[in-house]
Amino acid sequence: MKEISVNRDPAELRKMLDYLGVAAFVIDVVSADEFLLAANNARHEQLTGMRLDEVAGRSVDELLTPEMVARVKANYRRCVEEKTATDYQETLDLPIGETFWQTTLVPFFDETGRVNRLLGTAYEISNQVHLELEARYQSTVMSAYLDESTDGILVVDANNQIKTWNRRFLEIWDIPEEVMVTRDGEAALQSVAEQLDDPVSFVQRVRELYCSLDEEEHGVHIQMKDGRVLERYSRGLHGCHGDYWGRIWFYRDVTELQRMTEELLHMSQTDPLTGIANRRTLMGTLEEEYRRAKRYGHHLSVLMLDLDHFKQINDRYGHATGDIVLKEFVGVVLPEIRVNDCFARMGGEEFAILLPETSLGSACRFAERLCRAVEDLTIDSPQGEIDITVSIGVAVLGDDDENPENLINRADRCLYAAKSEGRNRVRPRNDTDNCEDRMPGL
Ligand SMILES: Nc1nc2c(ncn2[C@@H]2O[C@H](COP(=O)(O)OP(=O)(O)OP(=O)(O)O)[C@@H](O)[C@H]2O)c(=O)[nH]1
Repeated sequence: MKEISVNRDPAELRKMLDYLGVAAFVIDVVSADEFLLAANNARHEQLTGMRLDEVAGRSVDELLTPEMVARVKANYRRCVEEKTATDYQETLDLPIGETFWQTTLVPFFDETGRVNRLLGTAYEISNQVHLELEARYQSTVMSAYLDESTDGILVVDANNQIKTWNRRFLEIWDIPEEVMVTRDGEAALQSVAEQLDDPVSFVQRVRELYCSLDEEEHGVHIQMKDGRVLERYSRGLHGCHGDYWGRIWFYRDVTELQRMTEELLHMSQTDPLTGIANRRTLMGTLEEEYRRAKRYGHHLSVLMLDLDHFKQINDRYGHATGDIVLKEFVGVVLPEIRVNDCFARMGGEEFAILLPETSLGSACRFAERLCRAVEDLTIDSPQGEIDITVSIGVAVLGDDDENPENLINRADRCLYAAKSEGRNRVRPRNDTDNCEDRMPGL
């Protein structure tokens, strides 16, 4: 190989090196431990800040930091010893900061065959390295997320073939291993569908989403044959230029959450002792029925019921027996209630029944029937037989009523009248349809 003489004509060598698009440098090999920078090109000068006229002929020990020297010399030595071109990546702390390089060293020999010079070319790969590090970081975070997620996650590519999935996905769905191994998206879809209550709509919706690349889905409920309920989230995956990469599916088992939500809803709507509706439910239903009755001009009646002398029962037999009485009372009334009626415990020993599509006359007749049924009831308690009676106030929605509370208040006033007139009775009586006429001022 022709020797390049930097000593004789460094300017000429420098010019040659400058034509290279990469950082280039020439190292004089003095010994296994001593290396001098003989020349560098403009790109190397620009990146390292080492001006040739200042550094030519100086040892790399002087030019670099001690730890860089150790790394750099190790590579030089390797090239010298192996007598062949050497490629490696290195990290250099330069004035411009920490940089990453892809470097190639080519050995040159003297007439005895000893390596006396190295030509180094290096191009900076900092951007690639940073991108790679970032990608590796992202993929580590993503793997951790996939592993730890309580959602079953499936990713398919632009051809709907399985790209990746997590452990939870296979816990939720029972899919044959070979389907996942072959990444057959269609087979996985069929296998999933077989586990559902309504496979046809499921498959149809999945196909729709595969066609609507931008469409997202949030929290759709899916009922499984085994009783579990899943919530599905899905969105298309797009590259930075909008190109479609595929779709990601999340499946969340919400069976327990749904059960608890239903339980809480039930608890918030019912009376725990008797299991019938509570005041809140009745008032909500009353609002709706009031609007409907007003809109269509239909009847709407309300019964307010209150057990007579209930305090005496409690005082005489104890609170626990009082509870039994309340439940027995409800047991007598319940069979009389129609589907659209609302029977609620308003509190204590006071109850209400909402009767849509019911005139005052019909409501009074119904109330009388209840009154008699309660009167006929004999309750077997640990302390012996107990007889009870109930007083009932009845009211019907009138044209003048501007809010549903009027109706309740009027029924309450009628109940008060029933109590003050001797209890165990209905007010108004069922021989009239006009409560207010019977009880002016109430
Ligand atoms: N056992 C039981 N008693 C209750 C419950 N809620 C309220 N009470 C009792 O119901 C009684 C209601 O008494 P009062 O309001 O004086 O009415 P009353 O004795 O029925 O008299 P009148 O309504 O005038 O006939 C009180 O003793 C309350 O403690 C309950 O959930 N269980």
